[in-house]
Amino acid sequence: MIIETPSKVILFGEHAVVYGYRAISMAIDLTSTIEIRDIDGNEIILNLNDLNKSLRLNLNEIKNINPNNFGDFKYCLCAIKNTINYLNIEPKTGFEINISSKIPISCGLGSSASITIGTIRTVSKFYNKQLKDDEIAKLGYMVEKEIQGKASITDTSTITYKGILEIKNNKFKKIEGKFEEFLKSCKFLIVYAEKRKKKTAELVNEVAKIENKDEIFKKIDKIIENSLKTDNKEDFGKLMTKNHELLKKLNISTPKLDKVVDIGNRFGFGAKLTGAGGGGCVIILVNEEKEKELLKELNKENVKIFKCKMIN
Ligand SMILES: Nc1ncnc2c1ncn2[C@@H]1O[C@H](COP(=O)(O)OP(=O)(O)OP(=O)(O)O)[C@@H](O)[C@H]1O
Ligand SMILES: C[C@@](O)(CCO)CC(=O)[O-]
Ligand SMILES: [Mg+2]
Repeated sequence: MIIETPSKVILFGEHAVVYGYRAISMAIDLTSTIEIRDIDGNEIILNLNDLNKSLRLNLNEIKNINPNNFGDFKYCLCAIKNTINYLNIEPKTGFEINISSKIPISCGLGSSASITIGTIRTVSKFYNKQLKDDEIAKLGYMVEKEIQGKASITDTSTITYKGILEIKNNKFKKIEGKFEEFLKSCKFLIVYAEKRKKKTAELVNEVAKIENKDEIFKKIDKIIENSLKTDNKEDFGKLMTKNHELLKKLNISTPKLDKVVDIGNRFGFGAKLTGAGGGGCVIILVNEEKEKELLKELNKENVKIFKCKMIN
């Protein structure tokens, strides 16, 4: 059995959402793929194909394992452990899991959450248990919290429910209707501009020291309010750029991110960094009339470009 799971991008509101303001996140068709098959014997074999790593474990170890002792296997192992315990299963036969992913790692697109949700869906289906999305999202959030110490529901909820979510105070509501239809018509480029030099937690802690952050967050919330009312790509792009200008005041952008945003503004409808910042990705709203020049300019910058659309 093979399960494909999306990733996510934050359209507006990163960092503000940590302080109870809202963020808009969107599931995108940049996916991870997880395959599971039963094998003889009483072992679990985990193959991380992109990282060229494999792990063999005895079935009877999984229920009480400390996943944080297993490096890159931690999210997948924690997802297996929590799913088997939640379903109250005594695993009798071994299985092998293969993980591959098109999602660039540790640059704000939720690769860990995609692996986590994909593993929960795969293992529960392997044991013929049909989990509801609410159960999957909750299990996924508990995995990210156990591995990271703390987490918001943004990544795991967006990847579970797909489409567009408005997140506020660790609750979400799905945005459907006109805005969803408008976003479906939009073409985005995710540009992996540069490796993040700091972890999300460090960047969040640095923003905490910015005196006028609340003023900035209120302006971002106003941008979100306006974005939800528009169905015009030029207006939407300008709002993305305005959000980026405000994120720069939080000192979380970099010269490289700003350079890529500037190209996105000149040859697209708008652009902003997405996620924690400090490196990582920029999202650009494509103006299809100028897409060729946009790609030409971006290719001069030694960046990685992903074409993606919203997935529902
Ligand atoms: N292709 C993959 N194969 C195996 N493990 C992966 C893969 N992609 C992500 N992971 C797991 O997720 C971890 C990266 O999670 P991390 O939260 O740091 O980055 P992210 O989820 O991509 O970014 P963010 O959480 O900021 O959106 C990796 O260390 C690994 O444990
Ligand atoms: C910076 C932040 O808002 C988004 C990170 O992708 C942190 C969070 O919401 O957990
Ligand atoms: Mg993550």
